[in-house]
Amino acid sequence: MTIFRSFYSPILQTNIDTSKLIYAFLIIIVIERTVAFRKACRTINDLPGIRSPFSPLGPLGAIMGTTWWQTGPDMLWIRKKELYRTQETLSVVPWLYGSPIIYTTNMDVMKQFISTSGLFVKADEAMMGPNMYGQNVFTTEGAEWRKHRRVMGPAFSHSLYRMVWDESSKTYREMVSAEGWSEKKTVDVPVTQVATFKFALVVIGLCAFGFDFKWTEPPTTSEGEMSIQEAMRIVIDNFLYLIFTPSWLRLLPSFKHLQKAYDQLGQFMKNQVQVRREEIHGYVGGEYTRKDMFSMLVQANESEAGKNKLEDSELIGNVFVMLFAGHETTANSLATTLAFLSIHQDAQDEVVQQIIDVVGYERDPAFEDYSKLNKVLAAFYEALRLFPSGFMLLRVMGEDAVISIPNPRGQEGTQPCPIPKGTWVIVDMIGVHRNPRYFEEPEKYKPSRWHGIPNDSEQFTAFSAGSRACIGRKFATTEAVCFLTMFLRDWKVEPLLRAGETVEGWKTRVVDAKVGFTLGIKDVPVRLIRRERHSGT
Ligand code: HEM
Repeated sequence: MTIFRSFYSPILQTNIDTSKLIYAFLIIIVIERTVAFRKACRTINDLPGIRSPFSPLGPLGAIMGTTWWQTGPDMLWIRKKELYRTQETLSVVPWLYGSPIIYTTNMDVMKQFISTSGLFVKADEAMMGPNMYGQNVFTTEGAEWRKHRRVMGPAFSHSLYRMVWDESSKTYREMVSAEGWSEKKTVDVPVTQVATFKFALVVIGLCAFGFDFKWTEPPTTSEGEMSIQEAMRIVIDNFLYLIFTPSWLRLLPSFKHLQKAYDQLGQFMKNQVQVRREEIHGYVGGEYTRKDMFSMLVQANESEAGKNKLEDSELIGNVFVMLFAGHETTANSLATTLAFLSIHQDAQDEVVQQIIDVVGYERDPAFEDYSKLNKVLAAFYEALRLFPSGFMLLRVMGEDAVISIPNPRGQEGTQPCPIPKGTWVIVDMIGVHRNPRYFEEPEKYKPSRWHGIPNDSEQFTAFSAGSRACIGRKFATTEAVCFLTMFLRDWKVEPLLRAGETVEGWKTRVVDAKVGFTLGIKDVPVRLIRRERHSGT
């Protein structure tokens, strides 16, 4: 103690002015931050862009959102018209807290970011949700990813798409009857998403598990337990809480149902692996008849050996990621399509005319009609172009590398840009899809731009491109074409206006984004008017 006093006595005896101390401290912070900021800018070759206090994807950026002084994850939507006026690839460098991020709307740069070269990998932080039940095809890289994709491949077969079509058709009929629309000439739907989210959940549940999920299924079973459909809904709708809530907090009564849903779905999937495996091994003679994704996945895995075989936790991880990746994306895009068609009656008439020409009134549309209903698909694609559900393709640099950035439109050549290991790079899909380099009148809803383009063309990039493109693309388009065909044949869709509101007013109120993990549209209120059944529309 005595030694301590004598050592520090010159300091303790000094009459320190506190305000000067704070002042000096602030100066040190400013200098430190300025040096760090300059260094961060230099690491990305001073690529121009936005300078804001916090990273748009860090917790503070996410909480504060986009304002005049800060950028949040919704900046890609809010500032879509001004962000890329002078350049298609830009940087966001935070000057107070966070690391630089590179954003691009250029397809050549996009191809570099989404390549499977190993230079650009998925960021662990962003994979916590999809990885909730186990590693899977969405979250893995390199040889691991190839292993997952190989086992997943057989599940995405012609018979699955036929099943998607048939289940979508059946679910649409159930919806109309259960919602009491069958006898009505006019139906006001205040929030279209209520229907499309339930529709997509039932269809993916049916096709993933092969169970007879019903539109009217109650949230609890006859034994008073939470139903699997309800557990799926709760987990998918609340995955952000499940990731970020510490396990002790989940014991509190208000979080208990979340934990219960999570455990119940996990246990269910675990049991199902076992059930399917026993079925497959016990199956005698003929072809194994189950065609749902889960069964196909387990079956494909059983024929693998050694290091190519997936663990049970990985099988479960893959089934969950199908629910996760395939539900909200499809549900949002269906609601967006109905919103656009309601305010573009000419486009709606053209789609309906094709439906009548191909299917007529006397029968339900069949899977064989899919390829002939290209105008229905074009209406869906165009809505997805303007509101791409997967609006950010996020990667992290696995190594230091130099990317090649094309010069602005009208100028030949490219510029090299060094990017250090660990930097996040993002393909801004909203920006790509509204980039005038690729789309004439990009802000306009014009389904005709997709007429004559093959259904699975990579010219349409909302499902990404290359070998890591969406494995569920045909699943989603089959479901969408079936749903829209049945829906639009029965109903004329109009915007549901408030008292005194004009269609322009409705557009301003509704055609705007909800930015979350995926990109959706604001609540879509529509009026459905039953169509007269006669030849011609
Ligand atoms: C409108 C609906 C959909 C859209 C817009 C969409 C979009 C996308 C996009 C953009 C990616 C690439 C993500 C990235 O590279 O970071 C992706 C990947 C993926 N999607 Fe979809 N998706 C949709 C529906 C579905 C469905 C229905 C399923 C499953 C049934 C599904 C399963 C997957 C999976 C597993 C991947 C990861 C593929 C891989 O990395 O190999 N998606 N999706």
